Amino acid sequence: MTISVLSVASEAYPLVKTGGLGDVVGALPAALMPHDVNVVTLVPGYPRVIAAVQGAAALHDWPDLVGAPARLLSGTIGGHKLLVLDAPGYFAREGGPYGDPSGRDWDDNWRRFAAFGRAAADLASGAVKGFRFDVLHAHDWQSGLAPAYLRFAPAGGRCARSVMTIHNIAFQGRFDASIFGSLALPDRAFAVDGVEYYGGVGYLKAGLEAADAITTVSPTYAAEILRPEFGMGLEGLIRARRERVSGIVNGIDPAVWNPAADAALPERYDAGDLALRTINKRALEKAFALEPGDGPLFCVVSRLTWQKGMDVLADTLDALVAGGGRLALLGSGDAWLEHAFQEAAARHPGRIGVRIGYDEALSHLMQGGADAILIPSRFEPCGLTQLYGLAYGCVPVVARTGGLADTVIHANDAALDAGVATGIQFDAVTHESLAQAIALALRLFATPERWSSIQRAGMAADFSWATSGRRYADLYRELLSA
Ligand SMILES: Nc1ncnc2c1ncn2[C@@H]1O[C@H](COP(=O)(O)OP(=O)(O)O[C@H]2O[C@H](CO)[C@@H](O)[C@H](O)[C@H]2O)[C@@H](O)[C@H]1O
Repeated sequence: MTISVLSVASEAYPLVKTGGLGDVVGALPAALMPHDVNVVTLVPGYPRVIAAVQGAAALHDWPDLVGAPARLLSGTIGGHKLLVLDAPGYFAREGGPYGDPSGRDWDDNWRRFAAFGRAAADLASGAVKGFRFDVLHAHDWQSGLAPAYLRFAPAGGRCARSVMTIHNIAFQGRFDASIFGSLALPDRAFAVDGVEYYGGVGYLKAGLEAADAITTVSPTYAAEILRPEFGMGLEGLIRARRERVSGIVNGIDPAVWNPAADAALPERYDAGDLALRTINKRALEKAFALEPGDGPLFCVVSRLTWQKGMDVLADTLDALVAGGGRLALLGSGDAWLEHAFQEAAARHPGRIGVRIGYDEALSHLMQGGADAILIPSRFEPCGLTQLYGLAYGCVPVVARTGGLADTVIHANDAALDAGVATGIQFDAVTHESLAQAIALALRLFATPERWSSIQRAGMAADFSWATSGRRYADLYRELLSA
């Protein structure tokens, strides 16, 4: 039997992406199709999304969706069906998906994403004519109210099963209790087994409480979030529902991330002709005004935040350069970190190059031209940049946490001798351990056969969606047969 799934998310590549959520949501429809699962994606009608579905007829009207009118449009994304919540009062704004051009969160995010959750629940409960779904799959806090509406106030007759996926538990969508009255949920929903969270309203919490199943994006992270150090206040709830929690590691979309067919690379290559990467390395050096050379070139493609361990990296750059390394860094985030990296670049001209901003094409060139990618995250639910690194022969140097622990095989002597090492892992996210990991990378790089064996082992690893797609499909089937 074909299962129909409504995937509900605030980002979907290539229409809207601020991070890994967009990549995964964009890849899910193709990942699930071989398993007889038909995924329709619902996204908010940000200006770029509306432009992409221009001329589409409205399929449904909500005269008052949590306080403003909205309509439903349809289009396609990557050849798959897309639904768009067109609500100009909420989404027709300059700026990012969550904040104004200066990066400040919109004051009415609670209302914007309540409306989004309400619309998703209407679609999944049969309240919108012409639509039926077996499963509502909500991603992150922006979609967290959808399972709660489905449970406490389904508008249609039928009730789809629901899955809540945690991509980043650090963002929880916490709002003041005073908003509850505007959510049009019954009073009983403001309870510890409902949407109430530490005296306020918690959107991610609401989704985790109401969903029939909870997933996160790697097995190690699924175990980590049972503990206070990683659960960020939600560990009690997750422990209480642990029977329903599973970790399904992300895959990568081969249509977007494949060094043999990547239009963003000056030179395409595969594991059989790694020497061709040098052409990309030269282009990368040029893009970052680095001294050209065959010595080791590290890269970073990241949000510049505490989660990603970027403060520790900033402290380790002098050691990286002293050891003979160079660094190309692309990212944006906390102003003080942006400043720290720019200062490091000024201190080490030609050795450290920094680009503050977001640049999809450049991120491909970095994976295709740098020798190694540094990912010193304090927590990492899955991580995608190490997977891209593996696929591109850009050796990942990662903290041993979450999905990074699950996807990289550390280059200890045994793994090196067996030819299975795919990268370097280190334990505590401290200056010392990161410096040691970088030193190990520099030593391994100095023996070209060792280095290329690590590159090839990574490129041979399978991080396609085949296995993970099946696991989501199995989960949906399990829910429907329960
Ligand atoms: N400045 C820049 N320019 C261009 N591209 C940039 C960029 N900065 C980041 N990116 C891109 O954004 C994505 C980041 O994905 P990650 O999985 O590494 O982290 P993120 O924390 O966003 O995702 C969360 O969700 C994902 C998906 O589940 C989890 O893998 C992860 O652990 C979790 O924190 C990658 O595609 C990366 O290339």
